[in-house]
Amino acid sequence: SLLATATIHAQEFRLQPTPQKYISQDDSISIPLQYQLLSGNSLSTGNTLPLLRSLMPGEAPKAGFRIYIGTQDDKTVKNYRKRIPQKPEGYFLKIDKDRIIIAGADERGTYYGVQTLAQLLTLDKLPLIEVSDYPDVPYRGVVEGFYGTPWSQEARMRQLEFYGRNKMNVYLYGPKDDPYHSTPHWRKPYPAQEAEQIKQLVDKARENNVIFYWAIHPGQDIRWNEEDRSLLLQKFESMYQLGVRGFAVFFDDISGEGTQASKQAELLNYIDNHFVQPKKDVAPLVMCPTEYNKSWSNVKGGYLTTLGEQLNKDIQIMWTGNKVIATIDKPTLEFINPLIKRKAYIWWNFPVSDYVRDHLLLGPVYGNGLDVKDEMSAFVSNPMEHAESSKISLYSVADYTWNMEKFDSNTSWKHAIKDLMPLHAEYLETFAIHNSDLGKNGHGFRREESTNIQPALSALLKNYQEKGEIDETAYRQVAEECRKIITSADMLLASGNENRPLINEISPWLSQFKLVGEYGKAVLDMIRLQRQEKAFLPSHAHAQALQTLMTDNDARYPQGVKSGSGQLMPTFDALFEASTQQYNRQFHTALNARAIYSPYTLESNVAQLAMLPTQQKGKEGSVAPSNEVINWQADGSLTLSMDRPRVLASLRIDLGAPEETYAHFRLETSLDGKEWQHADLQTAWKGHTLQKVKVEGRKVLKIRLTNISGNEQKVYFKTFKLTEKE
Ligand SMILES: CCCCCN1[C@H](CC(=O)NC)[C@H](O)[C@H](O)[C@H]1CO
Repeated sequence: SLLATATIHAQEFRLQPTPQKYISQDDSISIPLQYQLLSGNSLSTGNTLPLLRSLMPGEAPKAGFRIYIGTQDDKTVKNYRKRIPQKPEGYFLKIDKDRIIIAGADERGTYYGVQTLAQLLTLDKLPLIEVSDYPDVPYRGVVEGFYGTPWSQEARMRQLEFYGRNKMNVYLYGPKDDPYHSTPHWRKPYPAQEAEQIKQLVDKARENNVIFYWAIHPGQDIRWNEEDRSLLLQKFESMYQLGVRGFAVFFDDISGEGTQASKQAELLNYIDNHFVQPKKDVAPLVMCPTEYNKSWSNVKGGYLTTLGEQLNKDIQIMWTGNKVIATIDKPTLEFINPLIKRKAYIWWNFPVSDYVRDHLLLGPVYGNGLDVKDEMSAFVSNPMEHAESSKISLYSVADYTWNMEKFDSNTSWKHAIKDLMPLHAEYLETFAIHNSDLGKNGHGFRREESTNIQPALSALLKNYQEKGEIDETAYRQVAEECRKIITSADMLLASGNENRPLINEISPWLSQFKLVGEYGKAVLDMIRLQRQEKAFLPSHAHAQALQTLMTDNDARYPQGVKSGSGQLMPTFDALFEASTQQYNRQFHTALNARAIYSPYTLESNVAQLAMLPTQQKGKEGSVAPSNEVINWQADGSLTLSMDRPRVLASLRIDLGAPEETYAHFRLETSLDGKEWQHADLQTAWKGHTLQKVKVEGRKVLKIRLTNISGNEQKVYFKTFKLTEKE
């Protein structure tokens, strides 16, 4: 299918990532079936020659065609030495009538030259070109650092091959929910089976010229003493024995003793001086600070400046940007680099979706500055728990970090999709363009969605809502898009083995996506038939049936499965409501005119709470948890309102804080929004922070939580969940 790829897309062929410079003559040669290999000694170990031989098996000592390969110290390429870009991982590749030259600034550069040749070999003929290439950002890749189900062994093996092909050179292993990475077992060596798997990954990484970093996350319960320090070093030593040659220490998302900058710096310098430096073959140490984004940093408190001053200069410091989830621009780096006295090692929290697990994030990578290549030491992406689906973004991260100024997010996005499913690219593109926004979330981070059809959606809705008229052009475009949606879902579900791992990941969303398409068609029928008393009814009934099917979530995903939630669903719901209301007025009926609704709405003057979505599951109503520390200003309040008075069975509130914090808050309920009754926020269990509030049997319309302490309170917002009486 590689050749098929080339044939189908030969006219759109592009090298990935875009090389810094290449010149092609209007000529090409057929792929040499035999060649004489002249390779430098520096390549006798490593995986560059094995890769070349796997791509071009016709090595023969007497052949006329020659391949010269080596790094700049090798005499096999001495005549081309001055053509090699003098940059780490740079390479010069030349394809001539009777020879190919691959000359690297270093071993990895030579390897990347072969990876570029690999892409050219997918064409029918080899173009005569010269490529001079090198990466803009020194370290480029992925940090598996998300909450949720860690990637499987198979998924990681596929990832490492993907990184080799796309010239990404780091993978940091740090899945938050791996108990041997974090509390409680970070002090213990891996059991035999897991150890063997790590060893396999390390070998696979080396094969693909990726530095495998193993990260430890000790901060939640580390004690600043000799014993824990030596246990940590022993753990690192056990990982070194498995072949690991890159190490990281993450201090993110912790509280308590472990957050002290000077202690963190002392430990990291000790590791650097007594482990990393003496080993000589270990990559520079990487650390993730506790204050890892600007919105959480307290510059006056000195945490970041302490790290900047005290940490050995070669230790890399990670940074997610101005917020936990943020795009990276020049001001972002101009803020952090001076504080930490080095170039930030960017941890980009995208396409991670562990805070919006009902969504897939398959849209273009956009919003990062194109003028920041010299301000960062690394750019690694924290992806979704869906490994294959994350490759749409990762492909573009590879593109962006290798050649930043030439990066074009939309072109890169289209090629990422072709790379994942060349034979079903148009269907995957339809799916991806409508599954890219996150929906309302605690970080307030959003993405564009359905950009191709968005103008038609808003024209159709505007004309219908304001004038009760149908914009025929928009109607036709939306109808056509619904047809494409339905077809794409079926084509992808039936796509067989082209990319089975991807389809396995996205199938719940594909089923939902098809329902969205069907719902769109039913709603289009409704506005077409709105004036026909009889004909309207079956379409209204069908639309309601589809709404029900869309809320019956896939059992595998208790948190729900959302598709087209950014533009398609809000438009279709609004058209459903408007046409049904219009019909009810005209025919004096009382058909249900509410689309999928949550009986609960949230109002708050606390900025970080105001954007949280509400959820309803059966008798349970909740405000979605936030992933951030909430700065709850004095007298700030949150009010949860119902669509009608409901009798409560219980209310649970968890601010992730010690008991005394709850004394700073007042809880009230009301039946009419005017009279308010107090409710005690007493602690249900001793020492347990979860609050079970005694509101048994109380009939309420609104529930309000107010900070009455007179000062700002910093709390987590972990649980705000009510259950109604049956
Ligand atoms: C309570 C605060 C939640 C922060 C969420 N971050 C985490 C830590 C982080 O970003 N470290 C740099 C995980 O990595 C996660 O994947 C990511 C986004 O949800």
